[in-house]
Amino acid sequence: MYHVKEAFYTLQGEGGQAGRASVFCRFTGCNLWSGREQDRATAACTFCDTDFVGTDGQNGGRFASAEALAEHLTALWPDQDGVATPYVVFTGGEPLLQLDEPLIRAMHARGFEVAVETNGTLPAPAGIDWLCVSPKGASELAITAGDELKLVYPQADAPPARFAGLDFDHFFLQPMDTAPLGEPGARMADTVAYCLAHPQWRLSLQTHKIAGID
Ligand SMILES: C[S@@+](CC[C@H](N)C(=O)[O-])C[C@H]1O[C@@H](n2cnc3c(N)ncnc32)[C@H](O)[C@@H]1O
Ligand SMILES: Nc1nc2[nH]cc(C(=O)O)c2c(=O)[nH]1
Ligand code: SF4
Ligand SMILES: [Mg+2]
Repeated sequence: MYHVKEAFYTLQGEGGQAGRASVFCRFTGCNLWSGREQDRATAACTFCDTDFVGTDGQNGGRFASAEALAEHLTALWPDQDGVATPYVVFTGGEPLLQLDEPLIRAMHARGFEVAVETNGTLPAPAGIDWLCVSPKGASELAITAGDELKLVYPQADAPPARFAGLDFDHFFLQPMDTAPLGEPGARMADTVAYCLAHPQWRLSLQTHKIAGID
């Protein structure tokens, strides 16, 4: 059984695929935070900007099979002329608690490229076309290779230098949005300064927030 908080059609806001039309599937649950505000300060990941509790969001629900969830997600993709390759982003919560090879195969069978946004602490199933790892604090990585490493910055216990030698094609720093912590704004100036001083790293902005979309 797959538990999905919400699913929606939008533009990928972040990283190397920013701007690309995408079906997002946000799985319920995470291994680094319960999702309850009273647990945030003591969680392994403390700055999360996302509600991933329950199955009550738009197009959310429980799906008994990979085929059923794949059909549900395919219905959100509007393109019927075959010009653009359909693209699905599995996120959460932590998608690698639930994403498996049958679901990836079911999306491939429907013509989709499959992307994943993960905290990198759990092993990934085979077949992912675009793997984004976003390390969290002191949490140990189970995945040390992929398409992009996208580090939220700054994190006192996760300096960029710890990840700079890993086997990724792209390295992004994304300014921490501090609104979840009760502070307005983002850590923009610090992040820009780090990229200027360390050109291996590129700036990733959360462009969906700028655009005012999901
Ligand atoms: C909500 S997470 C879900 C996927 C996975 N659990 C992860 O952490 O990568 C999606 C993306 O949002 C980023 N993110 C979460 N909270 C953020 C914040 N306050 N500011 C900037 N990026 C944030 C994460 O680092 C991750 O790249
Ligand atoms: N538009 C949009 N782009 C995103 N890229 C990563 C997101 C996520 O929450 O995983 C996200 C999201 O929530 N919305
Ligand atoms: S690991 Fe990802 S989903 Fe989990 S609490 Fe952190 S940012 Fe949120
Ligand atoms: Mg998000």
